[in-house]
Amino acid sequence: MDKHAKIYVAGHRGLVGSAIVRRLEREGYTNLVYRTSKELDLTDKIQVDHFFEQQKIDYVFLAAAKVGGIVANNEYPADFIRDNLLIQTNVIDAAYRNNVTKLLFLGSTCIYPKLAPQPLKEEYLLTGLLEPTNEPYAIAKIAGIKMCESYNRQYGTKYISVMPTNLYGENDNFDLHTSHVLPALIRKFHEAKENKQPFVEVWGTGTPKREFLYSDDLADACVYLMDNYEGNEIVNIGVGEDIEIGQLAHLVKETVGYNGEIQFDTSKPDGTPRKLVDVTKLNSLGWKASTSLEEGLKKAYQWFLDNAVQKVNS
Ligand SMILES: NC(=O)C1=CN([C@@H]2O[C@H](COP(=O)(O)OP(=O)(O)OC[C@H]3O[C@@H](n4cnc5c(N)ncnc54)[C@H](OP(=O)(O)O)[C@@H]3O)[C@@H](O)[C@H]2O)C=CC1
Ligand SMILES: C[C@H]1O[C@H](OP(=O)(O)OP(=O)(O)OC[C@H]2O[C@@H](n3cnc4c(=O)[nH]c(N)nc43)[C@H](O)[C@@H]2O)[C@@H](O)[C@@H](O)C1=O
Repeated sequence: MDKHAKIYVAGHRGLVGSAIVRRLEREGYTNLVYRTSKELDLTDKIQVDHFFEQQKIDYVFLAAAKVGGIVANNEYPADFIRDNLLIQTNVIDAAYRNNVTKLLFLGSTCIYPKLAPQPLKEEYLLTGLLEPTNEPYAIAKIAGIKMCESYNRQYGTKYISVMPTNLYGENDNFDLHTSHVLPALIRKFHEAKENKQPFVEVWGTGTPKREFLYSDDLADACVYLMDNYEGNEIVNIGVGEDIEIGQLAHLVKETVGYNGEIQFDTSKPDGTPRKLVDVTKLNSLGWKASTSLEEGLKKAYQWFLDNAVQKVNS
């Protein structure tokens, strides 16, 4: 991308979008444009078309979405499928109608079948039933993948779709009901330590396995792929190793310095047993993750202490 190209980061305040903005600014891209959801509701086609007509955008990082953990997905299926279909459909179509040079769509590893062989290869998409707890969201993401591919085939656009594994880092969501596991455990262990609680409750059995990629690494991969990848095939983005939720809980416990017990609430869903991504294609394109879980966890906890503690307590 030319350093003066106009780059729109949709979802710039989120975990992923804010990391992409930091990465682009660090690399000297000066012509960034972004809007909050209050300024520009991407579920509203009229607002989106007007924005794209006005702005003459060259590149789009589509990191705006309705996002949440396993319980949020399970409780608000209509919100997850509707908002994500609307956001991605409006942005991808407006990008085409306004001659955007290239667009990167963020999918998720939840698009793969619940019981697909591990590690997950890109070709496993649509080869089996999805995990029920997040099927509506996954269907929306699969529709986004197919929309990018279809516009490329029919209109000759250059829209790429990337499938990140579970992410964490700065500007994460620490709400205990709607967040993902890693930020939730950071907050739970921190508050248990501060309030001298005897135990911390971890959802599910603790036996599922998850892979965790630090958000700054993901942002680096997205900028790298925007410059170095074209094609209709999806690209997994991950670290290539995973951890049991129970072990993750012990790692967060140590990082936070909490000395109480861990209890498992098996009334909460486990979700898919494992979703480790195969990163062969990503590595062959020339990119590898660099932040270890231990290192990333320390950074995420420090960010939480410096930025999120007062907010979540208010
Ligand atoms: N977090 C994770 O573990 C993973 C995330 N992903 C994908 O990465 C992308 C970003 O996720 P993440 O950064 O975690 O999500 P966040 O919830 O942190 O950020 C989502 C962003 O989307 C914006 N947004 C939501 N609804 C609208 C709307 N109607 N109009 C305009 N903007 C809207 C929000 O803007 P505002 O703040 O202004 O309201 C927010 O900044 C998503 O596509 C997600 O599916 C993929 C794999 C894992
Ligand atoms: C990124 C990915 O994220 C989601 O899928 P998920 O990975 O299953 O989501 P999760 O991070 O919420 O849970 C992972 C595991 O962790 C366990 N768990 C323990 N204790 C807590 C806890 O306190 N909170 C949460 N949220 N989970 C907990 C939880 O029971 C589960 O076994 C979907 O959005 C999906 O669509 C998607 O794309």
